[in-house]
Amino acid sequence: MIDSNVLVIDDDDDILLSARLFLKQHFKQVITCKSPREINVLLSRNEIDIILLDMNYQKGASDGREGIYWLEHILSIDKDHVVVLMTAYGNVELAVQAIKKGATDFILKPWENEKLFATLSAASRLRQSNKKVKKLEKIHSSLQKDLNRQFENILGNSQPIMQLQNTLVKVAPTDANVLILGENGTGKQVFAYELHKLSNRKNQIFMHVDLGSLNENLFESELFGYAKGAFTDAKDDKPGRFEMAEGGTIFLDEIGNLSLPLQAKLLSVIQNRTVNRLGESKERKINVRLITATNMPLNEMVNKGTFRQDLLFRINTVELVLPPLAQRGTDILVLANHFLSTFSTRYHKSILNFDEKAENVLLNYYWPGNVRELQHVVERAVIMADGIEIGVNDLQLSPQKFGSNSAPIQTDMGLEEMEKLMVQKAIDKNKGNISRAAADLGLTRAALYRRIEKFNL
Ligand SMILES: Nc1ncnc2c1ncn2[C@@H]1O[C@H](COP(=O)(O)OP(=O)(O)OP(=O)(O)O)[C@@H](O)[C@H]1O
Repeated sequence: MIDSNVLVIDDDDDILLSARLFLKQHFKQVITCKSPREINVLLSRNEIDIILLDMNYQKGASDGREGIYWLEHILSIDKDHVVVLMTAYGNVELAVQAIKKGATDFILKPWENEKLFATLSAASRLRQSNKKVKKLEKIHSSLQKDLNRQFENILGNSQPIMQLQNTLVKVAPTDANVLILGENGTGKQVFAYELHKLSNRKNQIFMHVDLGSLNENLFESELFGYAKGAFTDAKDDKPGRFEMAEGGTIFLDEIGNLSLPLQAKLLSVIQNRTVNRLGESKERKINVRLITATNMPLNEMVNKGTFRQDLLFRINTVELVLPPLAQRGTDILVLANHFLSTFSTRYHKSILNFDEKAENVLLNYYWPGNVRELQHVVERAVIMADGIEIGVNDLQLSPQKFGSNSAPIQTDMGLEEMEKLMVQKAIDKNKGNISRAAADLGLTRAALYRRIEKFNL
């Protein structure tokens, strides 16, 4: 039995009857109809693989023009439909013309059953491979975006980064679920990809899903897939991201943004290791390594009841906490120099380094946007710089963001710069209260105001 559904369209009842009697012995389903006007309804209600179409319908017509018209109509609904035309002996030339217009094959009437069977089983093979190609094309285009991404190697040799690298090496070959925590721009994606690269799944897919960008409606169809007809736009079956990542790693970014109902759905997939496509009851087994990440405080959220504790326990078998950039000491310069060389090449500039003052400023800046902010700052500086060195002015950093507690003042700074940083620190610490900042610094209010003016703070 061939796993294909055949639609036969002919205005002759005898032909329909004999086609049905013969074909139903060999094909999964055979639907017959007398008028091509029913094509739209039949195609929208049934999964049709092959259409066997007569070329003449009006009484006395024999020029086959109707057949060509309906062929074009069917292909305009979906160019991948497989249409086999039935034609009388004298019309072979017309059938050849129909093939040029996209018909798959034709068969002469009256047919021999063996010939009909051979033609339709070849058509069925074509249909199956068309379907396969279509499915693969869909998967391919979904993956293309992720595959084209360029991932950086992890740069930096500060103590926290070295420790994290050690943990990565230990955890990567296991299939343990890993949760990566860290502020925006600290490198969560970079670490997730490194984990994949060090794992036994490295030659399989690394599937990145930004949960923050999926609304309630899209979540299930995107992650778990859907069956044709599951909703209005579901024109075809589509595998979800979990299925597409089969054998590889799935990285669910921004997991802290999931609503409680979606958390429940995700939990059940992680627990059962199966997915149900929307509109389908069949359970599909999945084999993927799970990495999740967020900049949100999941433990606090559990206490507040906005994140499920059972889900947290499932995803955080191993937890990696990425430190803010300001706590990575001279890694800042390692990264800054790396970005400097990348952007100098990109913008065709021959900038060699940061001058000493610029380096001090980089080391003392608060970096609220972490590595991503550093990357942007260096890019802008490369664009703006005139000479072969980047100076403080090229960095264009906001003075408001200097002097966090986490960014120590460098002892090799100029006196004036140090004074400026201390003033800024005191103002920040006292949230702009000048009297208290002045008291902290051992200055009068007037003396502090003079310095604020002098340093343009
Ligand atoms: N240790 C690192 N070495 C090299 N590049 C890094 C490192 N950390 C981060 N980057 C770069 O900084 C940028 C931000 O990193 P990434 O996107 O991984 O951060 P994130 O924590 O996932 O951010 P978000 O929470 O905003 O999604 C990227 O361009 C990345 O390549």
